[in-house]
Amino acid sequence: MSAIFGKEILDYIYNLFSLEDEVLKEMERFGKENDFPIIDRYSGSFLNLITKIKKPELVVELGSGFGYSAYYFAKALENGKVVLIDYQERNIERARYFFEKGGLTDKAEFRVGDAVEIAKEYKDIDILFLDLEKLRYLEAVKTLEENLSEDAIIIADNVLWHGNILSETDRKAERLREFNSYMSERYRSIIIPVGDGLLLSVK
Ligand SMILES: C[S@@+](CC[C@H](N)C(=O)[O-])C[C@H]1O[C@@H](n2cnc3c(N)ncnc32)[C@H](O)[C@@H]1O
Repeated sequence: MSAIFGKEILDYIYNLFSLEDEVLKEMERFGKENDFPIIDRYSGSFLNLITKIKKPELVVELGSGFGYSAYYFAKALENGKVVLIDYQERNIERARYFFEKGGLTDKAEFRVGDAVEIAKEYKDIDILFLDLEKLRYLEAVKTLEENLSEDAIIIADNVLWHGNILSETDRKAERLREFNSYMSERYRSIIIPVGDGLLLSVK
């Protein structure tokens, strides 16, 4: 990244463009207190904006945690729904609690289990969001390609792997590089250097 993205500039753009929402703030506090990894606030605003532009009917999220990233999708949805999937029941229950608080449950479906297996049940996915185990990104996208709508968008978090994406000794970095290469060859893709690196791809 260029030097213009120092802390002060980042704080400036984060504060300028963050979505103001009390439930999101509560979720951020919960994440911090429990050391639970969630997408960065600016990435959330990005997901929200993309959803507003795309107007999807169906967003499927692999690895929803307690619903922070999914909340950004849900807030921007007009008619569609977001499917939250996590294999930890307590995460999904917490997501349900936060969505109820934000009045967004009618825009969401909550599922517990393996994200790739559950996602296979859905057809015509307009936005597929990957935030599950990093070793499975490539498998997930290959498995779900036939479930995507004609002009689907794929978004993946952590594709710069905390700045270690070029590491030769980190297995996750190596697998994420394979994923990034696949996405660059098969789709029109870009990595947006916000948060931990967000990959955006279209067919
Ligand atoms: C980084 S956290 C998700 C954070 C969430 N996307 C957010 O930004 O608010 C990753 C989550 O994925 C879940 N997870 C990882 N692999 C999974 C899988 N194969 N199936 C279902 N859930 C998975 C974990 O339980 C964890 O809650």
